[in-house]
Formats: sequence, structure tokens, C-alpha cells
Amino acid sequence: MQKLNSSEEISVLEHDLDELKKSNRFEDDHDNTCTILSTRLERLLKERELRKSLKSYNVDVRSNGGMENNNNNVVDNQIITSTSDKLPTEEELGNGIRINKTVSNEHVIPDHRPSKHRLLVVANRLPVSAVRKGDASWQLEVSVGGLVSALLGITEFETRWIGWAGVNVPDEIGQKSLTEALAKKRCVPVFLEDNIVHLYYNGYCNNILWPLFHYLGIPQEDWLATICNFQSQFDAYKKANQKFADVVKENYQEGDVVWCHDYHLMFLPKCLKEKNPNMKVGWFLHTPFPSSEIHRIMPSRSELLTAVLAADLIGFHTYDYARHFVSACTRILGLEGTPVGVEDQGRLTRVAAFPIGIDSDRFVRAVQLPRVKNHIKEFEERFGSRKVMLGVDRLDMIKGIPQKLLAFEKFLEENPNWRDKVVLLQIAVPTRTDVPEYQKLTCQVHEIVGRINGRFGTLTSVPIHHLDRSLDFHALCALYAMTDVALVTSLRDGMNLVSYEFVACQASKKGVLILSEFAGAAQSLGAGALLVNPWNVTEVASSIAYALNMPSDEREKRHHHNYMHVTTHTSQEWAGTFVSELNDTVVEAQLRTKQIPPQLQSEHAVGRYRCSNNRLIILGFNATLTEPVNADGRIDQFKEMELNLHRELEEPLKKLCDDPRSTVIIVSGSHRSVLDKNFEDYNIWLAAEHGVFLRTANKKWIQNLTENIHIDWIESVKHVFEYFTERTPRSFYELRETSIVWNYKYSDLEFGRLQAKDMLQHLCTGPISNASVEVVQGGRSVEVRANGVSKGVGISGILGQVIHDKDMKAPIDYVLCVGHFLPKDEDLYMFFEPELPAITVTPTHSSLGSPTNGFSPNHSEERSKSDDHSVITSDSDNGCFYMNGNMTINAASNNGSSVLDLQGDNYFSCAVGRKQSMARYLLNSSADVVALLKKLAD
Ligand SMILES: O=P(O)(O)OC[C@H]1O[C@H](O[C@H]2O[C@H](CO)[C@@H](O)[C@H](O)[C@H]2O)[C@H](O)[C@@H](O)[C@@H]1O
Ligand SMILES: O=c1ccn([C@@H]2O[C@H](COP(=O)(O)OP(=O)(O)O)[C@@H](O)[C@H]2O)c(=O)[nH]1
Repeated sequence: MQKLNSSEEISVLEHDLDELKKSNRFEDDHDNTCTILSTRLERLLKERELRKSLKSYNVDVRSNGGMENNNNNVVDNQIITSTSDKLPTEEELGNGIRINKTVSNEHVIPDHRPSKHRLLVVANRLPVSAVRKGDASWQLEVSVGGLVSALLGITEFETRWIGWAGVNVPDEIGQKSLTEALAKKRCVPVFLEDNIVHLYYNGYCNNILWPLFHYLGIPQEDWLATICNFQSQFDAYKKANQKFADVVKENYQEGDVVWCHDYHLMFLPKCLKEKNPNMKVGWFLHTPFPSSEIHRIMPSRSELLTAVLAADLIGFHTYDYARHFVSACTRILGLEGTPVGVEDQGRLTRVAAFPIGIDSDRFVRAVQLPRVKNHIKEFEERFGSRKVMLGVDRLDMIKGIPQKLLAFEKFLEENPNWRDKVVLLQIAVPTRTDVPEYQKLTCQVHEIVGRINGRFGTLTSVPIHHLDRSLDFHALCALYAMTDVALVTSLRDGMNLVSYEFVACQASKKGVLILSEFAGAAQSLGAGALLVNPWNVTEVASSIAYALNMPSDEREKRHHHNYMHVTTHTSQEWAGTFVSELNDTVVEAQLRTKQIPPQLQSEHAVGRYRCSNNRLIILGFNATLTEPVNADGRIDQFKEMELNLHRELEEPLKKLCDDPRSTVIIVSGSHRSVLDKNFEDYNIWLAAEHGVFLRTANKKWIQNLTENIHIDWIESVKHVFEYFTERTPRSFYELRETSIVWNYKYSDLEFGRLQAKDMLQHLCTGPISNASVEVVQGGRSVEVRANGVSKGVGISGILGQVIHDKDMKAPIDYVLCVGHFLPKDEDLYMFFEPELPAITVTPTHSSLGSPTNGFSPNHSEERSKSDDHSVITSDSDNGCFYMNGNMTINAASNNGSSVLDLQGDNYFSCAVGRKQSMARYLLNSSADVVALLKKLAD
């Protein structure tokens, strides 16, 4: 075998990885969830393996001093230096040029292999914040915060950052010069005016979303503050998101992956997809997502969820947050939660957990730097033999700094022997200083620190060193490295990277991590850390005592556990996995979309209608022609249950019914009385109970499906339905003549489903075990109906009656069939479908005989494939009609006259509010039906 040199070997591994990423294993046109899932898993496993080989290869090369050079540490120094207190270099911000870390100190050779994928990272904050030094002169400083730290670790992609530079730049010169300065760092600024920043960032983001997502509630709305009320802040939020979207659009190239970050940009996925539905859009939340009960508090709860659901993939740090999100979507939006995400009418948004990590190598190596070692020495001299405890937090209410201080106070109180032997260093980085809550917190913390130092301090030392400022990277690493006990007491924290960074820097000291159970990190570092409830001051105080007295072998074991996690679950892995899953998700969605019928183009349907002379319009009723009363997002069960014809339809429907060239038939599951009430004055045909009953043109009801409809089971089923209705809040049942429906669409969905399962079990073993019935399960309903009844079965008799009564001589040359039907009743769409291999409307149960007035159903015989017209032949003497089956394939094949001739294209079957359907087309809602019928009537 030919021996490769080191960079060739890396190339091969990276090439394999890229190829694997690009490979499309989903060539099969037929969507099959199992295939997709196993393929995705296979691919991710393979990718993980390759990444591991690549990583261990890099480590080997590094530890061997590299093949080309053995002085690589110094090169690493340079890289570390530039990502920390200096600005990140172009390379570090991911410009597609890889730094070959194994080459000589003086010659950092860029590696121009062009295999990186373009990634647009969109976050409120850019990795650098700008400070203006003159009209066209700018100083760029690295921004502080976990999001920036983590994203700086991404090196696998050709990354561009889009975000706010943290400064108001109203003038053109300033904007131009800052744009140029940032371009060198592969950053693109979004310019936000001061008032927008105030309402969007300080207001909606940090005064409403931030506390709410961290379970701190939301401030009471100040009605007098006309500018700062919720609505104006929300408007500014949407406006700001739109600005981000505009900048993304300007920088987007086809094929780019767009990765939106955090609670600041929940509207961005919607804005982006509206502009370009094909854009690959991911969204990741860095904070917790709270229980749906908390999210419900938000005045704009539904809009936010809907907007973010436009993304293809949504990521959270932990499974808990993902679970809460899905639950909010099901409970608040009434959508379908599945094991892989949230489904809205067939469109799936994938939701999953992607725990973030840090660039651990950067910290591990930093501790070896002379500069950091000097800092460590300096600190050790300063604190002497005292044990050092460390807190590093932004000065934020979620970090639990007052609780931490109180616990430390309690510890000192209970352990007098430790008072002069321990010191707590608290680095509290000022943050969001324009928000009043943060200002209050600063005062509160200062007050507590002063009190404790006054109480336990001496003339020469104090127990707490509190700093209201940030540290540079080297000082921070030195502090992490020389600390004995790190204290993280967040009340809630998305992840908390400080805990990871501490562990990465502790290779030699192996100190103890006390970690809040409410930080995301507790799920990953829980094994090695001492987990505490920060609200329980007594527990935290005793954990401090335990940590300070912990024997070294226990410390080592705990540290090892966490160190392994931190060094394997890196920010590179995190980003790689997210982007890879996003790509997969998009491929899967494309496959799914292929199976979704297209939207009905109303112009086309109307154009064909105009050119036709004998049209048939078949319409469902419930959720097709009824008025939605939840236009504001709120469901009004009381009004909705009344089932009223949409008011805007009254006039156009009348017009259509009165047109001599059109026949309008309503085919509904409802009781005849409901249809009578709504269509009293219309010149219309009504089919109630899925076609069992028919009201003819002279307004008389006849029984369309007559034979052997037994209903002796109804009473006992009603009894069961009553029982479950009593026990399932907001559920109800509807009793008809030949069926009964239990509906739980307004109930708690999960509870409703459990109840439905229970009900089915009970029904099948009891009341209907021997009855000639069918149980039809809807998304949120259970219906028991007489065997063999469906809209598709009923239609042939109805059609027969219509043709007979109207004495129709010319063939029907146009059919529009629109409804929000259960899958069972979609056989109605298929009835008119010319390209079917066989018509399967045959009642399968002998209990139901032939319809009196209609055609004797054929028995699924193969029909001629060459026939592309729907043709029903009539024998008008006996009123029988035969469709499609090889009994009578077309007018020419027997002597009957043709009554249906749709020329293939003049058939518009259309499912309302569904994505999976046998219909040819889709309409989104009854509002679309209104618009369509209005156009037809005009
Ligand atoms: O940009 P700022 O308003 O100054 O705030 C700084 C960042 O704070 C939050 O960080 C979160 O992200 C970390 C990384 O995922 C995570 O470990 C931590 O638990 C979170 O609090 C915020 O989410 C970021 O957007 C801010 O940039
Ligand atoms: O003086 C400081 C203090 C903190 N940090 C960084 O700020 C981030 C804090 O992230 P974390 O996830 O713990 O919390 P967040 O502030 O994002 O809520 C970490 O990467 C720290 O290294 C920093 O750069 N300088």
C-alpha cells in the first residue's frame, strides 16, 4: 500500500467525510420513514467514525510533534492568542482557509483545500463588538458570552456571521467603514437604530423572553408606558428580525446552510422561508425552553411558535427543552407532536437535542502557555495556602449569584475553622446594563458581598473577592486552572459553558465542580460534579464543605469522568452534527413533499369551469364550508360546535346553485337536520350521514343507501360515549341516525388519545363485538358507523338520482370535489379518478346490499389502462349507472350513453386543510374554499 504523508492522510479522511455528507442515500422515490431513519442513523454513525479517525489522527500528529515540524506548540500559541484577547483572525472565524497546525512557528501555512460548505451563522451578537474611534475608524473587541465562545470553535465550515455589532451607527460613513472592518473578520453587520434596540433587545428579548424562558415570569405590563408596552416591543422584535432576514438575503448563495441562533431571532425562520422556501434553515436555542405552562403566559405565544416552526430543524441543548417545545406546539397550537418533531398538515419540523460543547483543545493547550503559567504563579502567591473557590458568571439574575453568596455565608457561619482558609473569587461580567432588572441585581449583589466581607473579613483579608468586569482569556484560564472548587449555581441556564471550561483547565489540579441541577450542563457533567439545588442554601453550603474536604482519589475520579465528556463533546462536534442533521432533514422533507398534492391553482379550475356546460360541484360541509371562529388563534368551542355556513358563502353558493349548467351537492357526515338548517333556501342537493340520506331537488329526503343498515348497536355505543364524555373535559359526542361520533379536539390531546384508546378497547370487547359496524378513527375523534357506509359508496346512488331527476342528456364534463374528509371517505375523490387501476368503492360487508338507486358496485376488476376519461354509462330506464369497471368501460364498449366525460383534466378533487390525501390538489382552509367558490360564481 502506498504510504501517504500526514496532510495527504488528513485529506483522504476529510474527503471521505465530505463525500459522505454529500451522498444522497435517499434515491428511492417512495417515502418510507423507516428507511429514512435507518439511513440517517447509519450515515451519522459512519460520519462520527470518520470524524473520530480524523480527530485522533490530528492528535497523533500533534503529539508526535508533527511530521513536518516539531515545534507546533508555539503555533498553537499564536492561534490561541488571536482567538482570545486579540481579535479572532479571519481563519478562526472560518473563512474556508484551514490553518495547518503542524507547521512551523513562523510560517502558518493556509491550506486551500476547497471542500468546505458555506454556513451563514445568524445571531443577535457578532463574535466581535465594535467601538467607534473616529468617523471611519473602529476598534473590534471579542464579545463575551457562551454563544460566542461556542461558535468561535466551529472550524469545519466556510462560515460567515451575520449579526448586530452592538453599536448604533446612524451615518453612512460609519456604516460603510464598519462593514469593511467587519468583512475582514467574515462578519456582516445588521444595523439597528437605537429605539429598535431598546424595544427589541432590552425590551422584548431581555425583559420578556429571557426571564420567561428561565422561569422568572414576565414583568407586569406598564399601561402608561405607551412606547414600552408589550405590543410595541413585539412589533420592534418582528421588525428587527425582518432586518436580519434582509441581510441574510443579501448574502445568501444557493445551497448555503442558514443557522439562526437564539431567542432573539424566533421570527427569522419565518421571514427567511417566506422569501425562499428552499433555503435550508436551522434554529438553535441557547437558553432553556420552559414547560408549556410557562410559555402559555406569553401574550404572543402562538405567533412565536408558528414563526420558529418554519425552520427545517430546531435544536435545543437538552431533551427536556425539546420535549417542552413539542408539548407547547401540541398544547398551544394544537399541532401533532411526533417522536421526531412537530407536524403541521404533513409538513414536519424536526426537533432534537444537540448539547453544545467547547473548543476544549484551546483550553487544554492554553494552560501550558508561559503567559498563563505566569498568571497562575501570580495568583498562587496572592492567595497563599488558602483554598480558592471560583464563580464566573455574567451578572444576570439567572446565574443565582445572590444565592451563591448566601450559601457561602452560611458555610462560613457553620465552619469557623475554614474562615481564614478559603476565598471565593466571583467574576461578575456586567451585561445588559440598560435593563432595569440587571441594574437592581448589581446593587443587590454589592450589598450582600459588602455585608459578608464586613462580617467575616479581617484587617488583612476578605472572604469574597468580587469583580464587576470581564477577564482576558489567559487570566481566565489561569483562574480556572488554579481553582480548588468551582461554584455554578444558576437558577436556570441553557447549558453553562463556564463549567466545561473549568473542567478542561483542571487536568493537573483535578478540582471539584459544584453544579446547579438547573443548568443544562448538569445532564452531561452530572456524573462527576456535585449537583445542587441553588435555592436550597443549606444544601449548597454543605456541598461546599464536602467539596473542600473531598479526598484526592474521589476528586480525580470525578474529574476524569467530566474531562472525558468535555474533550469529546466539543463545539466542533456540536456544529458538525447540527448542520449534518439539517442537511438530512431537508432531503427527507423533499421526499415527503413529493407525495404531497400541489395547491389548487384556482385560475385553472375556474378557467375549465367556464368552458364546461354540465358541471358537478361536490362539497363537504364541516371545515370545508363552515366559518372558522378561531381567526385570532383562540378556539371558541361553543361557537365552533354550532356548524354554521360561512357567511361569505351565502351569496356565491346561491348563484352557483341557481346556474342551470351546474349541479351542487353537499356530501356531509352530519345529521340531516344540520344540513336542513344551513341550506334551507338553496337549490342544492344534500347528502347527509356520508350519503345514507339524500335530499333531492324538490327538498324531499330519501334514503340513498337502504339495505341492511342495522342500527341496533347505537344505544349501547352511546352509553359508552356518554361515559367517556363525562370523564374527558371538553369532549362531546354527536348522535346521528346511522352513526355516532365522539370528538376530543378541544380536550387535552394526550389525555384524549389515552381515553380514545381505552374507549376502543372497551367497544371492541363489548357493545360492537358482534355488530355490523365500522370504527373510523380520526385525528381527534372516534366514529362508529354502519358497515360499508362511506362517501365514495354513497356517491354512485346520488349521481344516479341527480341524472335521473334532472333528466340529464349531455355528459357531465366538469367535476369539482372539495372537502375536509377522513381518509375513509376519500374514496369519494377516487370515484371520479380515471387513472385508477380499479375502483374500490365496493362495500366489503354483505350486510349492506346494493344501493337502490345507484350502480351495483363493480368488484375491483382491472380496467383498461389506455382509457383516460372517466366515463359512466347510464341505462336511464332502470336508473342504473356503471362506472369505470370493466362492466362498462366507456360509451363505445356497450350501448349505454356516456354521462361523465371529464377529458382527464376537468376533474378537480381537492382536500381542505390536509397534506396527506388521495385528492389531486390541496386547499389550506375554508377561507380558500370561499375564495374559490366566489371566483366560480363570478
Ligand atoms: O449577548 P448578551 O445579551 O450579552 O448575552 C450573552 C449570551 O447569553 C446567553 O448565553 C447562552 O448560551 C450559552 C451557549 O449556548 C449557554 O451555555 C448559556 O447557558 C446561555 O445562557 C444567550 O443565550 C446568548 O444569546 C447571549 O449572547
Ligand atoms: O471574564 C469573562 C467571563 C466569561 N467569559 C466567557 O463567557 C462565557 C459564558 O458562557 P456561559 O455559557 O457560561 O453563560 P452565558 O454567559 O452565555 O449565559 C464563557 O465562554 C466564558 O469563557 C469571558 O470570556 N470572560
